[in-house]
Amino acid sequence: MLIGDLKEIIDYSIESVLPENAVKSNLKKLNIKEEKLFLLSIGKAAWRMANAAKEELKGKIKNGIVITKYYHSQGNIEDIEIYEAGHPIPDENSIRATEKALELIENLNDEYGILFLISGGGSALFELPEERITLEDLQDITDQLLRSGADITEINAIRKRLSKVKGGKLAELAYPKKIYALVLSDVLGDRLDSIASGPTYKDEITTEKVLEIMKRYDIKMNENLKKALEKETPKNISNAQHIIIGSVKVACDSAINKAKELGYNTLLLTTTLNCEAKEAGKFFANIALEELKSDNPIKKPCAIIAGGETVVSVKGNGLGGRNQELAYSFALEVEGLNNIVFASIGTDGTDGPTDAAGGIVDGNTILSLRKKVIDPLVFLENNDTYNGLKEANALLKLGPTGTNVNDLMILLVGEKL
Ligand SMILES: Nc1ncnc2c1ncn2[C@@H]1O[C@H](COP(=O)(O)OP(=O)(O)O)[C@@H](O)[C@H]1O
Ligand SMILES: O=C(O)[C@@H](CO)OP(=O)(O)O
Ligand SMILES: [Mg+2]
Repeated sequence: MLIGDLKEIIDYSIESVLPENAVKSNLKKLNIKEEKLFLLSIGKAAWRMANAAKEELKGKIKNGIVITKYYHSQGNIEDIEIYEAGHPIPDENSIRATEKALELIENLNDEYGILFLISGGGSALFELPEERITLEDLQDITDQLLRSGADITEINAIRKRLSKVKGGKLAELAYPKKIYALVLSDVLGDRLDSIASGPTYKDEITTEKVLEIMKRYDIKMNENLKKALEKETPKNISNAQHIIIGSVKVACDSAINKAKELGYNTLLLTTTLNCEAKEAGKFFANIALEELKSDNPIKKPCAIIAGGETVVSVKGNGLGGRNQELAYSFALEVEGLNNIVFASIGTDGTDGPTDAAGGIVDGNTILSLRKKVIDPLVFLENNDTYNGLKEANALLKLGPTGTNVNDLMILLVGEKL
């Protein structure tokens, strides 16, 4: 069954990007000089990454902090304080946890180095606003940016300037203590300055570019915000080293391997898909139709896979996420057809402000909505694809996975022989 195979590929791929092994093997590559370590772990994968580091380094990590998203902690870790906070928009707990981390870092003596575990989500979770900027200012700007269709590099270019800890400023605050960073990437091209807004990495985006982004996406701001945006970020950071320990490429490769094992011909389209979600859905549907008709671009049965992070210009007031919107838009194009299944999945397990990881759809998805006399287009137009997919029983729910390497799209076409 295509659908059973699809679910198996998804599970296998996510399993392959759980961070434990990657943290443990890469810890050995860090050239840690200090006898004692303070652990700071931020992002949606923070708990699992911290737990793995603690297991591996045992007593060397004396104390530390995990800052992760609500419902993403998996329990106590010895010697470590665990905080949960707001994501994708920061809240009071983001600030409280960050202040606590800075206070602990400030009190470390010279024997200590800092082990910094970074994963996506860190921008919202690890946050302290620049002078004269309020949490409300930050929440408002973040909300505008997230709905604007700007990509994460553009969004984080703004966040870096408005924060006291992003864009290399944490490294500056901790100087001369050494920072050893392991980074799980959820940014296309693995840009260290963008992942969690690069707290220990230099920011090369110019003031001119920052102001241009605000203008292009028509983001409203007050005078204090404008002043902060004009202030340069640190350009010389000499106390931090970084290793990327995983990315969506690993998830894609694993999906390809599993699909091969299940008997599919495979094609990896790209690991950097970044257009509007609904356009990507249409594009995948075009490929599916071509497959049915002509066995192109690869002979059936086939698995066509992509990774990336699409964007959504949210205009409606419904509920959804980019993966749900992508899958829904695919479903609209393949209504009534057999031998096609498709899924778009956030590897973190939560797509947009919902409890679904994405959508898993086929030719029946939209048909089943029509049977309920619902106009299927309305869900897409109102950015309400969570409810559309829910009605069609096509939501994919995984719960928080404890990892975060962006999104995965998998198309299966054709009966297996
Ligand atoms: N109703 C909606 N429909 C589609 N996408 C939405 C909706 N509401 C928010 N989004 C998108 O969800 C994104 C945030 O989702 P989230 O899963 O938290 O992102 P990430 O996994 O990158 O942290 C926003 O950038 C926004 O574009
Ligand atoms: O924290 C962030 O800045 C981004 C990118 O790393 O992650 P997410 O999209 O998961 O919020
Ligand atoms: Mg993201």
